[in-house]
Amino acid sequence: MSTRGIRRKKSTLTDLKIAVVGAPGVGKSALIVRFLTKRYIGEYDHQTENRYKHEALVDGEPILFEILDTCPKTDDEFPNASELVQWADGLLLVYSITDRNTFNYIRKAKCDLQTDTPLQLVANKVDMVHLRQVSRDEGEILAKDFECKFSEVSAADHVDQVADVFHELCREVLASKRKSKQSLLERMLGGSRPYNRGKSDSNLPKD
Ligand SMILES: Nc1nc2c(ncn2[C@@H]2O[C@H](COP(=O)(O)OP(=O)(O)OP(=O)(O)O)[C@@H](O)[C@H]2O)c(=O)[nH]1
Repeated sequence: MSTRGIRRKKSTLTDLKIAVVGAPGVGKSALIVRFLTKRYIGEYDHQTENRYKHEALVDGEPILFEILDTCPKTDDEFPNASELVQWADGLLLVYSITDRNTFNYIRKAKCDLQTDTPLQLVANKVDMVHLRQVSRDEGEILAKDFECKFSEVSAADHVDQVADVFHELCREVLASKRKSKQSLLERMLGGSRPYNRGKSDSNLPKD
């Protein structure tokens, strides 16, 4: 029998939805395209949010990433928090080290989000260190505040580091899903008691 016709069942893929949030121009699209294609596209023109699907192995596990590239028009426009939190399994919060306003945008966005959704803080454009307005320490402190991982990257220069950001967030999401599954199981098992004939049972007609 030929194995050419055998295709991996879709159900073996783990679906993972990630929303990328950040002020205009921080490099959200550049980071996503870098992850998807390993290429850097300097000028990426789009007026609306985009969704991408991408299959990748993370620690040997096949993952189907669905990535939402949010597209705020101004520094005052924030994504719809409840829609985002409902949709996303994980959030990538991106600012640019060359623009303090974008760092403040993330603080404000996180306040609106008010969520336990796993997230990761990413400082982009680290190749432009001569234009740095936000120090690494400030990024680390904010990440501590958010209780999340932090990395400084450059969509322009880095390939592996950018992939690591998405992979790390994927690990966080999977770990959190496992944890909530486990605690649900524990609650279900903890709630089960040995069978006792209850009041309502005793009212049943006996035959
Ligand atoms: N030097 C440098 N420039 C970058 C980097 N990432 C993105 N850029 C530039 O920053 C600009 C904005 O990049 P985008 O990827 O369009 O940013 P965005 O956050 O998707 O922007 P919006 O779609 O407006 O929300 C472009 O001119 C990119 O070339 C980087 O790592 N280093």
